[in-house]
Amino acid sequence: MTDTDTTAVGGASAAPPDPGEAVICRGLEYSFGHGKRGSARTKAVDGVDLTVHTGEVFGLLGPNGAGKTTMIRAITTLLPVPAGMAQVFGNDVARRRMEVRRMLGYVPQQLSADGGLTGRENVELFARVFDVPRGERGPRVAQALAAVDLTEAADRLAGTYSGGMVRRLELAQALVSAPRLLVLDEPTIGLDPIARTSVWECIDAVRQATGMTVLVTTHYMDEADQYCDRVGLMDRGKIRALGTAEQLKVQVSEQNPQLEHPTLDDVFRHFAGRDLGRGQESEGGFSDVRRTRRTASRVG
Ligand SMILES: Nc1ncnc2c1ncn2[C@@H]1O[C@H](COP(=O)(O)OP(=O)(O)OP(=O)(O)O)[C@@H](O)[C@H]1O
Repeated sequence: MTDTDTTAVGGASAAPPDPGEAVICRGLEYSFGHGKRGSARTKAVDGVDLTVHTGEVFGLLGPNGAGKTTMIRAITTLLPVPAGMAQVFGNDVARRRMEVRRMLGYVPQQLSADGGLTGRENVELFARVFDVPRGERGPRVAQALAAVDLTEAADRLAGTYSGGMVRRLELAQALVSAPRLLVLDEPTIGLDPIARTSVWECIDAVRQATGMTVLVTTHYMDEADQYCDRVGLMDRGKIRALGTAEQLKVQVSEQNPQLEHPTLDDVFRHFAGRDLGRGQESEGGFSDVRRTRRTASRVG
């Protein structure tokens, strides 16, 4: 079985790496805790095979604690890869960390904007950190802010932004280095439906304008259904199902004739054998984003 099948479970594949793919993981594992002297050992990622095609929006879905963030952190070189392998555009994440980092834009679950700086200053900071050439910084910062519809608010302190604006600012921060792969960890957690839509519309517009690949984690099935080209349903460290939302729904309805029009929630229940937890929804502001993100990263 390869991960291009509509369903897949963990286990290293013999398929050779393909530099034309955006992300390839084979038998990827990561455990927390050393397991010595009876201390707890958590296998957060348990032998995952995954391919993200160049130019697609791929959604990694699953409840709190499924292993999504750990996967993302391994792919973005923020965690070592003790077993298996991961590549970004043909570059092994363990051996070519700097090359991989240069291709990435990453919006972590934790707040990455500084409320004491203006929106523009925040994006400028990222442009400097990611080595955007000095002469290009001004236009690139302006372009990134425009892409997320923050031009008018650019010179206000980020601490005065609404929750949705903060997420869009963080998107601009990740976009300013013109990454080939944009990685977003729960970009819409804690937002109301209108703010969630505006974040997705920005992601969609940028993807269409640049052709960049997007890897996003979420536990909002409706968003994944609407905006992701393909999804991987993750639970307890493994990918339980993989394919387009439509393929997975058809598969579930064929196996459960009583479910005429299954949703992605039904798909998750079918493959994971349990329900998916729900997130909080409130538009909030800068401090709410900070609190929600902290809570989100603590739960699990
Ligand atoms: N720093 C850590 N130390 C120990 N265990 C951890 C650590 N980070 C995550 N874990 C555990 O690893 C497993 C996977 O966590 P992970 O954060 O990757 O899941 P997730 O799907 O991203 O969930 P969430 O959406 O809540 O972040 C969970 O059981 C979690 O408790």
